[in-house]
Amino acid sequence: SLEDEEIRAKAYMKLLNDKIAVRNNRETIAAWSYASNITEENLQEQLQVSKEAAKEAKEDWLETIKFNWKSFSDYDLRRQFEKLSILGRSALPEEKFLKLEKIISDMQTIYSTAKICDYKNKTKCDLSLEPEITDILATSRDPEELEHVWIEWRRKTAPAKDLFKEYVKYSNEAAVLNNFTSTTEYWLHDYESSTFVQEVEDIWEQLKPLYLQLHAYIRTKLRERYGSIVSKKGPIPAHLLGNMWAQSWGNVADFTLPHPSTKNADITSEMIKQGYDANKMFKMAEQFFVSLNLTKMTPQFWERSIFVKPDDGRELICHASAWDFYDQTDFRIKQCTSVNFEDFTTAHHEMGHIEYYLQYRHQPVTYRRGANDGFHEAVGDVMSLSVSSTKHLKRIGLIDSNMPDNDALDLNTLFMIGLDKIAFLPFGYLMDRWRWGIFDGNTTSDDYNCEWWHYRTTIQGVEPPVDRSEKDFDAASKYHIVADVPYLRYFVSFVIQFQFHRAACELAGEYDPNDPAKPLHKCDIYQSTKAGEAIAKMLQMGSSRPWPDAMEVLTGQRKMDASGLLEYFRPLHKWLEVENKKNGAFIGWETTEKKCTK
Ligand SMILES: C=C(C[SeH])C(=O)N1CCC[C@H]1C(=O)O
Ligand SMILES: [Zn+2]
Repeated sequence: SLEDEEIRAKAYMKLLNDKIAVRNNRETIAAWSYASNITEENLQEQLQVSKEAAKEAKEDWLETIKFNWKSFSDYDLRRQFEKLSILGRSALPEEKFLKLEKIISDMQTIYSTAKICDYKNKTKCDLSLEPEITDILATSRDPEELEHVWIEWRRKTAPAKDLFKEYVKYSNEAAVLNNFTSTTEYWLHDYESSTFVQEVEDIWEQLKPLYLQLHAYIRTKLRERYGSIVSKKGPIPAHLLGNMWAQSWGNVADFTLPHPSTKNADITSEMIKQGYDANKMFKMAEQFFVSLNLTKMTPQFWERSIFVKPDDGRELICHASAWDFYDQTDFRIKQCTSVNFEDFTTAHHEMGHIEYYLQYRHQPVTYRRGANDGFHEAVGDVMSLSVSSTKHLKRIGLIDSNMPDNDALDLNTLFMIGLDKIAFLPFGYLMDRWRWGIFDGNTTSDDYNCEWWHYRTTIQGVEPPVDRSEKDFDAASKYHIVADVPYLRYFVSFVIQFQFHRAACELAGEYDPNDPAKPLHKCDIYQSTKAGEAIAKMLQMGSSRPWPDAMEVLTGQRKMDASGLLEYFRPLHKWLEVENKKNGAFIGWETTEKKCTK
Protein backbone atom coordinates (compact mmCIF):
# COMPACT_ATOMS: atom_id res chain seq x y z
CA SER A 1 0.00 0.00 0.00
CA LEU A 2 0.99 3.67 -0.25
CA GLU A 3 1.36 3.83 3.54
CA ASP A 4 3.77 0.89 3.49
CA GLU A 5 5.69 2.46 0.62
CA GLU A 6 5.95 5.76 2.51
CA ILE A 7 7.33 3.96 5.57
CA ARG A 8 9.87 2.18 3.39
CA ALA A 9 10.68 5.49 1.67
CA LYS A 10 11.48 7.15 5.01
CA ALA A 11 14.05 4.47 5.82
CA TYR A 12 15.40 4.66 2.27
CA MET A 13 15.78 8.46 2.47
CA LYS A 14 17.66 8.26 5.78
CA LEU A 15 20.18 5.77 4.34
CA LEU A 16 20.45 7.73 1.08
CA ASN A 17 21.26 10.96 2.92
CA ASP A 18 24.05 9.24 4.86
CA LYS A 19 25.38 7.77 1.61
CA ILE A 20 25.32 11.15 -0.14
CA ALA A 21 27.21 12.72 2.78
CA VAL A 22 30.03 10.21 2.32
CA ARG A 23 30.07 10.74 -1.46
CA ASN A 24 30.07 14.52 -1.11
CA ASN A 25 32.91 14.29 1.41
CA ARG A 26 35.07 12.33 -1.04
CA GLU A 27 34.31 14.75 -3.88
CA THR A 28 35.01 17.81 -1.74
CA ILE A 29 38.36 16.45 -0.57
CA ALA A 30 39.43 15.88 -4.19
CA ALA A 31 38.12 19.29 -5.27
CA TRP A 32 39.99 20.98 -2.40
CA SER A 33 43.26 19.24 -3.32
CA TYR A 34 43.02 20.58 -6.87
CA ALA A 35 41.81 24.08 -5.96
CA SER A 36 44.60 24.51 -3.39
CA ASN A 37 47.35 23.02 -5.58
CA ILE A 38 46.77 23.07 -9.34
CA THR A 39 48.68 20.09 -10.79
CA GLU A 40 47.86 17.61 -13.58
CA GLU A 41 47.91 14.82 -10.99
CA ASN A 42 45.39 16.57 -8.73
CA LEU A 43 43.20 17.35 -11.75
CA GLN A 44 43.19 13.69 -12.84
CA GLU A 45 42.40 12.58 -9.30
CA GLN A 46 39.51 15.07 -9.09
CA LEU A 47 38.09 13.95 -12.45
CA GLN A 48 38.35 10.29 -11.40
CA VAL A 49 36.51 10.92 -8.10
CA SER A 50 33.86 12.99 -9.93
CA LYS A 51 33.35 10.23 -12.46
CA GLU A 52 32.79 7.60 -9.77
CA ALA A 53 30.52 9.93 -7.81
CA ALA A 54 28.44 10.69 -10.91
CA LYS A 55 28.05 6.98 -11.67
CA GLU A 56 26.90 6.25 -8.09
CA ALA A 57 24.58 9.28 -8.08
CA LYS A 58 22.91 8.10 -11.28
CA GLU A 59 22.37 4.61 -9.79
CA ASP A 60 20.83 6.15 -6.67
CA TRP A 61 18.66 8.42 -8.80
CA LEU A 62 17.25 5.46 -10.73
CA GLU A 63 16.19 3.94 -7.38
CA THR A 64 14.84 7.25 -6.04
CA ILE A 65 12.51 8.00 -8.93
CA LYS A 66 10.85 4.57 -8.57
CA PHE A 67 9.05 5.84 -5.47
CA ASN A 68 5.57 7.29 -5.78
CA TRP A 69 6.81 10.29 -3.80
CA LYS A 70 4.40 12.85 -5.22
CA SER A 71 1.59 11.04 -3.37
CA PHE A 72 3.35 10.82 0.00
CA SER A 73 1.53 12.51 2.88
CA ASP A 74 4.69 13.68 4.69
CA TYR A 75 5.71 17.18 3.41
CA ASP A 76 9.31 16.74 4.47
CA LEU A 77 9.68 13.39 2.73
CA ARG A 78 8.06 14.76 -0.44
CA ARG A 79 10.37 17.77 -0.41
CA GLN A 80 13.50 15.63 -0.06
CA PHE A 81 12.39 13.35 -2.89
CA GLU A 82 11.55 16.38 -5.04
CA LYS A 83 15.07 17.74 -4.57
CA LEU A 84 16.74 14.40 -5.24
CA SER A 85 14.58 13.74 -8.31
CA ILE A 86 16.75 16.33 -10.06
CA LEU A 87 19.98 14.49 -10.84
CA GLY A 88 21.95 17.50 -12.16
CA ARG A 89 25.06 17.29 -14.36
CA SER A 90 25.54 13.57 -13.59
CA ALA A 91 22.64 12.99 -15.97
CA LEU A 92 25.07 13.48 -18.87
CA PRO A 93 26.58 10.38 -20.47
CA GLU A 94 29.89 9.70 -18.72
CA GLU A 95 32.24 11.01 -21.34
CA LYS A 96 30.28 14.25 -21.82
CA PHE A 97 30.09 14.63 -18.02
CA LEU A 98 33.87 14.34 -17.81
CA LYS A 99 34.39 16.72 -20.72
CA LEU A 100 32.24 19.35 -18.99
CA GLU A 101 34.09 18.87 -15.69
CA LYS A 102 37.45 19.24 -17.46
CA ILE A 103 36.33 22.31 -19.42
CA ILE A 104 35.31 24.08 -16.21
CA SER A 105 38.60 23.10 -14.50
CA ASP A 106 40.64 24.24 -17.50
CA MET A 107 38.83 27.62 -17.69
CA GLN A 108 39.49 28.16 -13.99
CA THR A 109 43.14 27.24 -14.44
CA ILE A 110 43.61 29.77 -17.26
CA TYR A 111 42.12 32.42 -14.94
CA SER A 112 43.94 31.34 -11.76
CA THR A 113 47.39 31.05 -13.36
CA ALA A 114 47.20 34.09 -15.70
CA LYS A 115 50.15 36.50 -15.24
CA ILE A 116 50.81 39.91 -16.80
CA CYS A 117 53.85 42.17 -17.17
CA ASP A 118 54.25 45.24 -15.01
CA TYR A 119 53.53 48.62 -16.64
CA LYS A 120 56.71 50.31 -15.44
CA ASN A 121 59.09 47.39 -15.36
CA LYS A 122 58.41 45.62 -18.68
CA THR A 123 60.67 42.70 -17.74
CA LYS A 124 58.69 41.88 -14.61
CA CYS A 125 56.04 39.51 -15.95
CA ASP A 126 54.93 37.52 -12.91
CA LEU A 127 52.01 39.68 -11.73
CA SER A 128 48.99 37.61 -10.58
CA LEU A 129 45.47 38.94 -10.06
CA GLU A 130 45.89 38.49 -6.28
CA PRO A 131 47.56 40.37 -4.77
CA GLU A 132 49.62 42.28 -7.36
CA ILE A 133 47.10 43.35 -10.03
CA THR A 134 44.35 43.93 -7.46
CA ASP A 135 46.68 46.23 -5.49
CA ILE A 136 47.60 48.24 -8.61
CA LEU A 137 43.93 48.77 -9.49
CA ALA A 138 43.25 49.79 -5.89
CA THR A 139 46.16 52.19 -5.40
CA SER A 140 47.48 53.48 -8.77
CA ARG A 141 46.25 56.91 -9.86
CA ASP A 142 48.05 56.72 -13.22
CA PRO A 143 45.36 56.19 -15.92
CA GLU A 144 47.97 54.76 -18.31
CA GLU A 145 49.05 52.14 -15.78
CA LEU A 146 45.42 51.34 -14.96
CA GLU A 147 44.62 50.96 -18.66
CA HIS A 148 47.63 48.66 -19.12
CA VAL A 149 46.62 46.19 -16.37
CA TRP A 150 42.97 46.36 -17.43
CA ILE A 151 43.81 45.41 -21.05
CA GLU A 152 46.53 42.89 -20.24
CA TRP A 153 44.42 40.94 -17.72
CA ARG A 154 41.70 40.59 -20.38
CA ARG A 155 44.21 39.57 -23.04
CA LYS A 156 45.50 36.77 -20.76
CA THR A 157 42.06 35.45 -19.74
CA ALA A 158 40.28 35.70 -23.14
CA PRO A 159 41.68 32.31 -24.34
CA ALA A 160 38.89 30.70 -22.27
CA LYS A 161 36.43 31.69 -25.03
CA ASP A 162 36.53 28.42 -27.02
CA LEU A 163 36.16 26.40 -23.82
CA PHE A 164 33.24 28.63 -22.77
CA LYS A 165 31.38 27.87 -26.02
CA GLU A 166 31.72 24.12 -25.30
CA TYR A 167 30.68 24.72 -21.68
CA VAL A 168 27.44 26.37 -22.85
CA LYS A 169 26.66 23.42 -25.12
CA TYR A 170 27.23 20.68 -22.52
CA SER A 171 25.64 22.66 -19.71
CA ASN A 172 22.47 23.10 -21.76
CA GLU A 173 22.47 19.40 -22.70
CA ALA A 174 22.57 18.53 -19.00
CA ALA A 175 19.77 20.99 -18.24
CA VAL A 176 17.56 19.41 -20.90
CA LEU A 177 18.25 15.93 -19.49
CA ASN A 178 16.89 17.30 -16.20
CA ASN A 179 13.72 18.51 -17.96
CA PHE A 180 14.71 22.18 -17.94
CA THR A 181 14.60 24.24 -21.13
CA SER A 182 18.16 25.51 -20.58
CA THR A 183 20.76 26.20 -17.92
CA THR A 184 18.90 29.45 -17.17
CA GLU A 185 15.87 27.59 -15.86
CA TYR A 186 18.08 25.04 -14.08
CA TRP A 187 19.85 27.89 -12.21
CA LEU A 188 16.61 29.72 -11.40
CA HIS A 189 14.99 26.57 -9.99
CA ASP A 190 16.82 27.30 -6.71
CA TYR A 191 14.51 30.29 -6.05
CA GLU A 192 11.30 28.23 -6.20
CA SER A 193 9.35 31.08 -7.83
CA SER A 194 8.09 31.41 -11.40
CA THR A 195 8.07 35.22 -11.06
CA PHE A 196 11.55 35.58 -9.57
CA VAL A 197 13.17 37.27 -12.58
CA GLN A 198 10.34 39.81 -12.67
CA GLU A 199 10.74 40.43 -8.91
CA VAL A 200 14.47 41.05 -9.42
CA GLU A 201 13.81 43.45 -12.31
CA ASP A 202 11.23 45.37 -10.23
CA ILE A 203 13.73 45.72 -7.39
CA TRP A 204 16.47 46.94 -9.73
CA GLU A 205 14.05 49.61 -11.05
CA GLN A 206 13.44 50.75 -7.45
CA LEU A 207 17.19 50.94 -6.75
CA LYS A 208 18.23 52.57 -10.03
CA PRO A 209 17.59 56.21 -8.95
CA LEU A 210 20.00 55.77 -6.02
CA TYR A 211 22.61 54.19 -8.30
CA LEU A 212 22.27 57.00 -10.87
CA GLN A 213 22.92 59.59 -8.16
CA LEU A 214 26.08 57.85 -6.96
CA HIS A 215 27.23 57.26 -10.57
CA ALA A 216 26.78 60.96 -11.44
CA TYR A 217 28.66 62.12 -8.33
CA ILE A 218 31.58 59.72 -8.87
CA ARG A 219 31.85 60.71 -12.55
CA THR A 220 32.14 64.36 -11.44
CA LYS A 221 34.92 63.52 -8.95
CA LEU A 222 36.77 61.29 -11.44
CA ARG A 223 36.62 64.08 -14.07
CA GLU A 224 38.11 66.48 -11.49
CA ARG A 225 40.92 64.01 -10.88
CA TYR A 226 41.61 62.62 -14.36
CA GLY A 227 40.32 65.34 -16.66
CA SER A 228 38.70 64.87 -20.04
CA ILE A 229 39.28 61.12 -20.32
CA VAL A 230 36.14 61.14 -18.14
CA SER A 231 33.27 62.69 -20.10
CA LYS A 232 30.60 64.88 -18.52
CA LYS A 233 27.63 62.85 -19.71
CA GLY A 234 28.95 59.54 -20.95
CA PRO A 235 29.58 56.19 -19.24
CA ILE A 236 32.52 56.04 -16.78
CA PRO A 237 35.76 54.46 -18.12
CA ALA A 238 35.81 51.12 -16.28
CA HIS A 239 39.53 51.09 -15.42
CA LEU A 240 39.34 54.16 -13.14
CA LEU A 241 37.01 52.74 -10.48
CA GLY A 242 39.52 50.89 -8.29
CA ASN A 243 38.38 47.37 -9.21
CA MET A 244 39.10 45.01 -12.12
CA TRP A 245 35.39 44.71 -12.94
CA ALA A 246 34.19 48.12 -11.65
CA GLN A 247 31.89 46.14 -9.35
CA SER A 248 32.85 47.90 -6.11
CA TRP A 249 34.27 51.41 -5.93
CA GLY A 250 35.58 51.53 -2.35
CA ASN A 251 39.17 52.04 -3.53
CA VAL A 252 38.44 55.52 -4.91
CA ALA A 253 36.98 56.72 -1.58
CA ASP A 254 40.08 58.76 -0.67
CA PHE A 255 39.50 61.38 -3.36
CA THR A 256 35.72 61.25 -3.53
CA LEU A 257 34.67 61.46 0.16
CA PRO A 258 31.82 63.95 0.86
CA HIS A 259 33.91 65.54 3.64
CA PRO A 260 37.57 65.01 2.67
CA SER A 261 38.79 67.18 5.56
CA THR A 262 37.19 64.78 8.05
CA LYS A 263 40.13 62.45 7.68
CA ASN A 264 38.29 59.17 7.94
CA ALA A 265 41.40 57.45 9.21
CA ASP A 266 42.21 55.22 6.26
CA ILE A 267 41.13 51.95 7.88
CA THR A 268 43.60 49.88 5.89
CA SER A 269 46.64 51.92 6.97
CA GLU A 270 45.34 51.72 10.55
CA MET A 271 45.19 47.90 10.24
CA ILE A 272 48.74 47.77 8.95
CA LYS A 273 49.95 50.18 11.63
CA GLN A 274 48.35 47.97 14.30
CA GLY A 275 50.11 44.88 12.97
CA TYR A 276 47.05 43.05 11.65
CA ASP A 277 47.73 39.77 9.84
CA ALA A 278 45.37 37.28 8.17
CA ASN A 279 45.05 35.12 11.28
CA LYS A 280 44.07 38.10 13.44
CA MET A 281 41.48 39.14 10.84
CA PHE A 282 39.81 35.71 10.95
CA LYS A 283 40.04 35.47 14.76
CA MET A 284 38.32 38.87 15.04
CA ALA A 285 35.64 37.78 12.57
CA GLU A 286 34.99 34.66 14.66
CA GLN A 287 34.81 36.84 17.79
CA PHE A 288 31.99 38.83 16.20
CA PHE A 289 29.93 35.71 15.43
CA VAL A 290 30.56 34.29 18.92
CA SER A 291 29.49 37.62 20.49
CA LEU A 292 26.02 36.94 19.04
CA ASN A 293 26.02 33.48 20.61
CA LEU A 294 26.51 31.91 17.18
CA THR A 295 28.76 28.86 16.79
CA LYS A 296 32.56 29.18 16.88
CA MET A 297 34.81 27.65 14.19
CA THR A 298 35.83 23.96 14.61
CA PRO A 299 39.42 22.76 15.30
CA GLN A 300 39.58 21.39 11.70
CA PHE A 301 38.72 24.89 10.41
CA TRP A 302 41.82 26.37 12.05
CA GLU A 303 44.02 23.40 11.15
CA ARG A 304 43.05 23.00 7.47
CA SER A 305 41.99 26.42 6.12
CA ILE A 306 44.31 28.45 3.88
CA PHE A 307 44.28 32.12 4.90
CA VAL A 308 47.45 33.29 3.11
CA LYS A 309 48.60 32.71 -0.47
CA PRO A 310 51.24 29.94 -0.20
CA ASP A 311 54.75 31.07 -1.19
CA ASP A 312 56.03 27.61 -2.12
CA GLY A 313 55.63 28.34 -5.85
CA ARG A 314 52.47 26.25 -6.27
CA GLU A 315 49.58 27.45 -8.45
CA LEU A 316 46.18 27.62 -6.73
CA ILE A 317 42.73 29.17 -7.10
CA CYS A 318 42.98 32.36 -5.04
CA HIS A 319 39.37 33.46 -5.41
CA ALA A 320 38.00 33.35 -1.84
CA SER A 321 35.78 30.37 -1.02
CA ALA A 322 34.17 28.55 1.91
CA TRP A 323 33.93 24.75 1.97
CA ASP A 324 31.57 22.23 3.66
CA PHE A 325 33.05 18.71 3.79
CA TYR A 326 29.68 17.20 4.81
CA ASP A 327 31.03 15.37 7.87
CA GLN A 328 29.68 17.96 10.36
CA THR A 329 33.19 18.88 11.59
CA ASP A 330 35.42 19.69 8.63
CA PHE A 331 34.76 23.23 7.30
CA ARG A 332 37.40 25.39 5.59
CA ILE A 333 38.06 28.78 4.01
CA LYS A 334 40.59 29.31 1.24
CA GLN A 335 41.50 32.99 0.83
CA CYS A 336 44.68 34.72 -0.39
CA THR A 337 44.26 37.45 2.22
CA SER A 338 45.91 40.86 2.03
CA VAL A 339 45.90 43.09 5.10
CA ASN A 340 43.26 45.63 4.09
CA PHE A 341 39.68 46.50 4.99
CA GLU A 342 38.28 44.96 1.79
CA ASP A 343 39.78 41.56 2.73
CA PHE A 344 38.66 42.02 6.35
CA THR A 345 35.11 42.36 4.99
CA THR A 346 35.64 39.31 2.78
CA ALA A 347 36.83 37.33 5.81
CA HIS A 348 33.45 38.02 7.44
CA HIS A 349 31.69 37.16 4.18
CA GLU A 350 33.43 33.76 3.96
CA MET A 351 32.93 33.05 7.65
CA GLY A 352 29.23 33.74 7.09
CA HIS A 353 29.19 30.72 4.78
CA ILE A 354 30.91 28.61 7.43
CA GLU A 355 28.43 29.76 10.09
CA TYR A 356 25.54 28.72 7.84
CA TYR A 357 27.20 25.27 7.36
CA LEU A 358 27.54 24.98 11.15
CA GLN A 359 23.96 26.03 11.86
CA TYR A 360 22.40 23.50 9.44
CA ARG A 361 24.91 20.65 9.88
CA HIS A 362 22.29 18.53 11.70
CA GLN A 363 19.95 18.71 8.72
CA PRO A 364 19.83 15.80 6.22
CA VAL A 365 22.30 16.49 3.40
CA THR A 366 19.44 17.30 1.03
CA TYR A 367 18.72 20.40 3.17
CA ARG A 368 22.32 21.53 3.74
CA ARG A 369 22.02 24.55 1.45
CA GLY A 370 20.91 28.16 1.85
CA ALA A 371 17.17 28.82 1.90
CA ASN A 372 18.11 30.16 -1.52
CA ASP A 373 21.65 30.86 -2.77
CA GLY A 374 21.28 34.56 -1.96
CA PHE A 375 20.82 33.74 1.74
CA HIS A 376 24.21 32.03 1.79
CA GLU A 377 25.90 35.13 0.38
CA ALA A 378 24.09 37.44 2.80
CA VAL A 379 25.02 35.97 6.21
CA GLY A 380 28.58 37.30 6.45
CA ASP A 381 27.65 40.62 4.89
CA VAL A 382 25.06 41.20 7.62
CA MET A 383 27.89 40.97 10.14
CA SER A 384 30.10 43.27 8.01
CA LEU A 385 27.38 45.94 8.01
CA SER A 386 27.76 46.16 11.80
CA VAL A 387 31.56 45.85 11.72
CA SER A 388 31.76 48.72 9.16
CA SER A 389 29.72 51.09 11.36
CA THR A 390 31.57 54.06 12.90
CA LYS A 391 30.53 52.80 16.33
CA HIS A 392 32.10 49.37 15.80
CA LEU A 393 35.23 50.67 14.11
CA LYS A 394 35.75 52.84 17.19
CA ARG A 395 35.04 49.83 19.45
CA ILE A 396 37.84 47.82 17.80
CA GLY A 397 40.15 50.82 17.55
CA LEU A 398 40.25 51.21 13.77
CA ILE A 399 38.79 54.69 14.06
CA ASP A 400 40.33 56.90 16.74
CA SER A 401 37.77 56.78 19.58
CA ASN A 402 38.03 60.50 20.27
CA MET A 403 37.14 61.39 16.67
CA PRO A 404 34.02 63.55 17.17
CA ASP A 405 30.87 61.64 16.27
CA ASN A 406 29.66 64.36 13.87
CA ASP A 407 27.59 64.23 10.68
CA ALA A 408 30.66 64.60 8.49
CA LEU A 409 32.29 61.43 9.84
CA ASP A 410 28.95 59.65 9.77
CA LEU A 411 28.28 60.55 6.13
CA ASN A 412 31.81 59.60 5.10
CA THR A 413 31.36 56.15 6.63
CA LEU A 414 27.95 55.68 4.98
CA PHE A 415 29.44 56.85 1.65
CA MET A 416 32.27 54.29 1.80
CA ILE A 417 29.81 51.47 2.43
CA GLY A 418 27.68 52.83 -0.45
CA LEU A 419 30.69 52.71 -2.79
CA ASP A 420 30.57 48.92 -2.36
CA LYS A 421 26.91 48.14 -1.85
CA ILE A 422 25.22 50.61 -4.26
CA ALA A 423 27.88 50.41 -6.99
CA PHE A 424 27.59 46.62 -7.01
CA LEU A 425 23.85 46.42 -7.81
CA PRO A 426 23.85 46.83 -11.62
CA PHE A 427 26.85 44.48 -11.92
CA GLY A 428 25.14 41.86 -9.73
CA TYR A 429 22.10 42.17 -11.98
CA LEU A 430 23.75 42.11 -15.42
CA MET A 431 26.14 39.17 -14.93
CA ASP A 432 23.42 36.52 -15.27
CA ARG A 433 21.26 38.60 -17.62
CA TRP A 434 24.17 38.23 -20.09
CA ARG A 435 24.59 34.49 -19.40
CA TRP A 436 20.83 33.75 -19.53
CA GLY A 437 20.82 35.32 -23.01
CA ILE A 438 23.56 32.93 -24.08
CA PHE A 439 22.03 29.80 -22.50
CA ASP A 440 18.65 30.68 -24.06
CA GLY A 441 20.27 31.03 -27.49
CA ASN A 442 19.47 34.75 -27.94
CA THR A 443 23.17 35.70 -27.85
CA THR A 444 25.39 33.67 -30.20
CA SER A 445 29.15 33.27 -29.79
CA ASP A 446 29.59 35.88 -32.57
CA ASP A 447 28.09 38.47 -30.22
CA TYR A 448 29.42 37.41 -26.80
CA ASN A 449 31.68 40.43 -26.27
CA CYS A 450 29.61 43.24 -27.77
CA GLU A 451 26.54 41.96 -25.95
CA TRP A 452 28.63 41.99 -22.74
CA TRP A 453 29.50 45.66 -23.38
CA HIS A 454 25.89 46.40 -24.31
CA TYR A 455 24.84 45.32 -20.81
CA ARG A 456 27.83 46.92 -19.12
CA THR A 457 27.12 50.26 -20.83
CA THR A 458 23.32 50.38 -20.65
CA ILE A 459 22.85 48.92 -17.15
CA GLN A 460 26.05 49.79 -15.30
CA GLY A 461 27.03 52.98 -17.14
CA VAL A 462 30.65 51.98 -17.61
CA GLU A 463 32.66 51.63 -20.82
CA PRO A 464 36.00 50.10 -21.80
CA PRO A 465 39.05 52.43 -21.82
CA VAL A 466 39.78 51.32 -25.40
CA ASP A 467 37.61 49.98 -28.21
CA ARG A 468 36.75 46.28 -27.96
CA SER A 469 35.79 43.72 -30.60
CA GLU A 470 34.64 40.11 -30.91
CA LYS A 471 38.30 39.14 -30.89
CA ASP A 472 38.10 39.93 -27.17
CA PHE A 473 36.15 37.98 -24.54
CA ASP A 474 36.06 40.33 -21.58
CA ALA A 475 33.54 38.35 -19.49
CA ALA A 476 36.25 35.69 -18.93
CA SER A 477 38.14 38.28 -16.87
CA LYS A 478 35.62 37.54 -14.10
CA TYR A 479 36.00 34.40 -11.94
CA HIS A 480 32.36 33.34 -11.80
CA ILE A 481 32.05 33.23 -15.60
CA VAL A 482 34.94 30.76 -16.00
CA ALA A 483 34.08 28.84 -12.81
CA ASP A 484 30.43 28.09 -13.65
CA VAL A 485 29.19 30.01 -10.57
CA PRO A 486 25.77 31.65 -10.93
CA TYR A 487 25.76 35.33 -9.93
CA LEU A 488 22.14 36.35 -9.28
CA ARG A 489 22.75 35.14 -5.71
CA TYR A 490 24.88 38.23 -5.05
CA PHE A 491 22.25 40.69 -6.29
CA VAL A 492 19.68 38.89 -4.11
CA SER A 493 22.13 38.98 -1.18
CA PHE A 494 22.81 42.72 -1.52
CA VAL A 495 19.04 43.34 -1.27
CA ILE A 496 17.98 40.87 1.46
CA GLN A 497 21.03 41.52 3.69
CA PHE A 498 19.54 44.92 4.48
CA GLN A 499 16.20 43.31 5.37
CA PHE A 500 18.10 40.93 7.68
CA HIS A 501 20.21 43.80 9.07
CA ARG A 502 17.10 45.89 9.82
CA ALA A 503 15.39 43.00 11.65
CA ALA A 504 18.56 42.14 13.61
CA CYS A 505 19.08 45.80 14.53
CA GLU A 506 15.53 46.13 15.83
CA LEU A 507 16.00 42.98 17.94
CA ALA A 508 19.28 44.41 19.22
CA GLY A 509 17.57 47.66 20.18
CA GLU A 510 19.99 49.45 17.86
CA TYR A 511 17.39 50.67 15.37
CA ASP A 512 13.96 52.21 15.86
CA PRO A 513 12.04 53.42 12.80
CA ASN A 514 10.42 56.12 14.94
CA ASP A 515 13.60 57.32 16.65
CA PRO A 516 15.81 59.62 14.49
CA ALA A 517 18.57 59.06 17.05
CA LYS A 518 18.66 55.39 16.01
CA PRO A 519 18.91 55.35 12.20
CA LEU A 520 19.58 52.01 10.51
CA HIS A 521 23.09 52.88 9.28
CA LYS A 522 24.38 53.55 12.80
CA CYS A 523 23.41 50.12 14.05
CA ASP A 524 25.97 47.64 15.41
CA ILE A 525 24.45 44.32 16.55
CA TYR A 526 27.72 43.26 18.25
CA GLN A 527 27.04 41.16 21.42
CA SER A 528 23.28 41.06 20.83
CA THR A 529 22.41 37.45 21.63
CA LYS A 530 18.74 38.29 20.90
CA ALA A 531 19.62 39.16 17.29
CA GLY A 532 21.98 36.19 17.14
CA GLU A 533 19.33 33.73 18.25
CA ALA A 534 16.86 34.93 15.59
CA ILE A 535 19.56 34.69 12.91
CA ALA A 536 20.50 31.20 14.11
CA LYS A 537 16.88 30.04 13.93
CA MET A 538 16.70 31.14 10.28
CA LEU A 539 20.04 29.54 9.39
CA GLN A 540 19.27 26.21 11.09
CA MET A 541 16.45 25.65 8.60
CA GLY A 542 18.87 25.30 5.66
CA SER A 543 16.76 24.65 2.56
CA SER A 544 14.18 22.55 4.44
CA ARG A 545 11.42 25.04 3.67
CA PRO A 546 10.83 27.54 0.81
CA TRP A 547 12.93 30.67 1.41
CA PRO A 548 9.96 32.96 2.34
CA ASP A 549 9.42 30.75 5.42
CA ALA A 550 13.07 31.22 6.43
CA MET A 551 13.01 34.97 5.80
CA GLU A 552 9.83 35.24 7.89
CA VAL A 553 11.56 33.66 10.91
CA LEU A 554 14.02 36.55 11.14
CA THR A 555 12.21 39.50 9.53
CA GLY A 556 8.48 38.72 9.66
CA GLN A 557 8.47 39.43 5.89
CA ARG A 558 7.93 36.87 3.15
CA LYS A 559 9.08 38.98 0.20
CA MET A 560 12.43 40.25 -1.01
CA ASP A 561 12.19 44.05 -1.17
CA ALA A 562 14.41 47.09 -1.58
CA SER A 563 13.04 48.96 1.44
CA GLY A 564 15.87 47.90 3.78
CA LEU A 565 18.62 49.07 1.45
CA LEU A 566 16.82 52.31 0.59
CA GLU A 567 16.23 53.10 4.26
CA TYR A 568 19.85 52.37 5.17
CA PHE A 569 21.20 54.76 2.50
CA ARG A 570 18.48 57.45 2.75
CA PRO A 571 20.81 60.07 4.29
CA LEU A 572 23.39 59.47 1.54
CA HIS A 573 20.72 59.50 -1.19
CA LYS A 574 19.53 62.91 -0.01
CA TRP A 575 23.09 64.30 0.17
CA LEU A 576 23.93 63.05 -3.35
CA GLU A 577 20.82 64.70 -4.85
CA VAL A 578 21.75 68.05 -3.31
CA GLU A 579 25.42 67.73 -4.26
CA ASN A 580 24.69 66.69 -7.86
CA LYS A 581 22.28 69.60 -8.25
CA LYS A 582 24.91 71.96 -6.85
CA ASN A 583 27.45 70.64 -9.35
CA GLY A 584 24.96 70.72 -12.22
CA ALA A 585 25.84 67.07 -12.75
CA PHE A 586 24.14 65.20 -15.57
CA ILE A 587 22.21 62.27 -14.10
CA GLY A 588 22.58 59.05 -16.11
CA TRP A 589 24.66 58.69 -19.27
CA GLU A 590 24.38 59.06 -23.03
CA THR A 591 25.59 55.96 -24.88
CA THR A 592 26.48 57.50 -28.21
CA GLU A 593 29.63 55.97 -29.71
CA LYS A 594 29.90 52.21 -30.03
CA LYS A 595 32.90 50.99 -28.07
CA CYS A 596 32.62 47.45 -29.40
CA THR A 597 32.77 46.50 -33.05
CA LYS A 598 31.82 43.04 -34.35
C1 LIG B 1 33.74 36.52 -1.93
C2 LIG B 1 33.20 35.80 -2.84
C3 LIG B 1 33.22 34.30 -2.74
SE1 LIG B 1 31.45 33.56 -2.54
C4 LIG B 1 32.59 36.41 -4.08
O1 LIG B 1 32.76 35.81 -5.14
N1 LIG B 1 31.87 37.55 -4.05
C5 LIG B 1 31.49 38.33 -2.85
C6 LIG B 1 30.89 39.60 -3.38
C7 LIG B 1 30.56 39.40 -4.82
C8 LIG B 1 31.39 38.18 -5.30
C9 LIG B 1 32.57 38.64 -6.15
O2 LIG B 1 33.68 38.68 -5.64
O3 LIG B 1 32.32 38.96 -7.34
ZN1 LIG C 1 30.12 34.08 -0.86
